[in-house]
Amino acid sequence: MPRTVAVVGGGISGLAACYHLARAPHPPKVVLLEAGGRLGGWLQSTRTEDGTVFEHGPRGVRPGGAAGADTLHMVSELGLEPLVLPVAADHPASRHRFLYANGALHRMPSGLGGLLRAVPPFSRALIWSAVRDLMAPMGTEPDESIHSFARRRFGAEVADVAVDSLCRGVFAGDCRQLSVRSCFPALFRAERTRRSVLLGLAMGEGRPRGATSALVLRAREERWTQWALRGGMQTLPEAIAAFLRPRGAELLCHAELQRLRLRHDGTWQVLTLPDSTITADHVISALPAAALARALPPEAQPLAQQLTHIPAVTVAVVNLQYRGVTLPVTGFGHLVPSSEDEALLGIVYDSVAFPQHDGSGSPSVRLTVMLGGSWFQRSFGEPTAAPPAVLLQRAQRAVREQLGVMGTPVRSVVRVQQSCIPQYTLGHWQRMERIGRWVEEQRLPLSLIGASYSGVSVNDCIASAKAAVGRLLGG
Ligand SMILES: Cc1cc2nc3c(=O)[nH]c(=O)nc-3n(C[C@H](O)[C@H](O)[C@H](O)COP(=O)(O)OP(=O)(O)OC[C@H]3O[C@@H](n4cnc5c(N)ncnc54)[C@H](O)[C@@H]3O)c2cc1C
Ligand SMILES: C=Cc1c2[nH]c(c1C)Cc1[nH]c(c(CCC(=O)O)c1C)Cc1[nH]c(c(C)c1CCC(=O)O)Cc1[nH]c(c(C)c1C=C)C2
Repeated sequence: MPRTVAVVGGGISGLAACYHLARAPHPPKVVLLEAGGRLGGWLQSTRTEDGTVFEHGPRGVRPGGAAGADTLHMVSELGLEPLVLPVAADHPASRHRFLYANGALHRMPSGLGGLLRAVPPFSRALIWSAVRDLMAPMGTEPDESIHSFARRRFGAEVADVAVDSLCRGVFAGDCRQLSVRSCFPALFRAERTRRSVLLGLAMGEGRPRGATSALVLRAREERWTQWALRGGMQTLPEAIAAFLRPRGAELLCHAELQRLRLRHDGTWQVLTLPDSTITADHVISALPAAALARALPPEAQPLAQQLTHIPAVTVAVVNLQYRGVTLPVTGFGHLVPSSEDEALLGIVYDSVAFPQHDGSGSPSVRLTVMLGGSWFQRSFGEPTAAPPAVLLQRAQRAVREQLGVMGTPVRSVVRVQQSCIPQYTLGHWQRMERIGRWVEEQRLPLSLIGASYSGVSVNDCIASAKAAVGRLLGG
């Protein structure tokens, strides 16, 4: 049992690790080191004086699956239940998602009717893609790009338009480079176990359902598809920090990990900027893979080498608030396939899912335009030098052209979120295996958690933290 655990990285993964360490029957001393001046990582919300909330990172969390249930359980243990803003399955934000293709908005087909008819932008009824999936032979490669997998199972149009857009709306990434095995493991397993993706998904995997608490049961009964928190997603890291401080955890901001040194007695010397050293029996890294690679000692170069092969893309997040306008459609938002416009990933209609965050005063519409991702550099140049005014104009133009919203926003915020979404490219599973094997063989007192490894969603990050603490403390 380690006496001192240093957790590096104060995003949701690092905070969740501290939370689970602090709740152990015999908790170790916990020191969290965060480079920036605030905790929460990509969970960033701007709150204005009139109650408007703008999200610059995640805006909704899924309640489903074991990880979704565990997150909700933590939310209720933190006393946040009164602040939860649920979105039920029959809400327009759950039922309607759109694609902007061939210069027009199209509702993504849903239900049997949507499958049987040819619905633009698709030239054929999607039922033919489903039939193809039932007939197509099983893949044999250990990994495949998401595009190649989707093309093989569902046909070129589904791959080029629907799946291309989906990958932009989750990973801000290019489905021709991303790995199906690592990005959508359930789809990969469904094909391998049932020979058909749709059949495999329909039959389910009989996986564990996670924690049960009143909030989890409520989410199931009320059929939530996502939830957020009053005051924005940043409320979650703030609540975890408030839980940790009275329990003696040291939460240090402006403490950037510079170098890890393994001492002869098997403990770590953790060197931070500006100029401080702590000793820890175990380090939990909740850093982006590249940041950890830079801090590892020379003898851990084989590990650093693997970590540098996990890239991340930059997304410009442009929040806009308009007054006196109406949207032409109601739903979660729309995605734009790369063939239509590489630079413009999609637009979230924030006011539809969470009108509670529109603020007081005359009715307003909040939108978030997401730009760049895998195509950032090609479209806008170096992320550090991309002028906010150019990004704002590009976002406003998209709102005018794609939604017909003509006015000038009353508020706007532009954030260039550098290297914010890790990309699990082809062969990611092998890199993960090599990393795991090396850490085990060397008996390094090091755990790797966070979005760089096995899932980018908030739920995945929290689940990776819980699992690592369980392994460390023998839970
Ligand atoms: C625009 C956007 C939209 C998203 N939308 C959703 C969504 O709708 N739903 C969803 O579930 N997920 C969403 N996500 C994904 C999810 O928010 C992230 O994957 C998750 O927050 C990552 O958390 P993390 O703690 O692993 O990493 P991070 O948030 O990156 O935290 C890492 C922390 O480490 C710190 N750090 C870096 N280097 C050092 C160092 N050397 N020393 C000390 N500290 C260091 C950083 O400052 C940061 O605070 C979205 C992400 C983005 C960017
Ligand atoms: C337009 C770009 C983006 C939008 N959201 C994100 C980007 C890059 C980031 C993002 N969105 C989701 C996740 C978490 C993944 C998860 O497993 O939960 C991340 C990192 C959720 C999500 N968003 C969309 C889908 C299909 C999902 C997966 C979960 C779910 O089905 O709810 C689609 C989508 N994202 C955006 C829009 C406008 C959109 C659809 C209209 C914005």
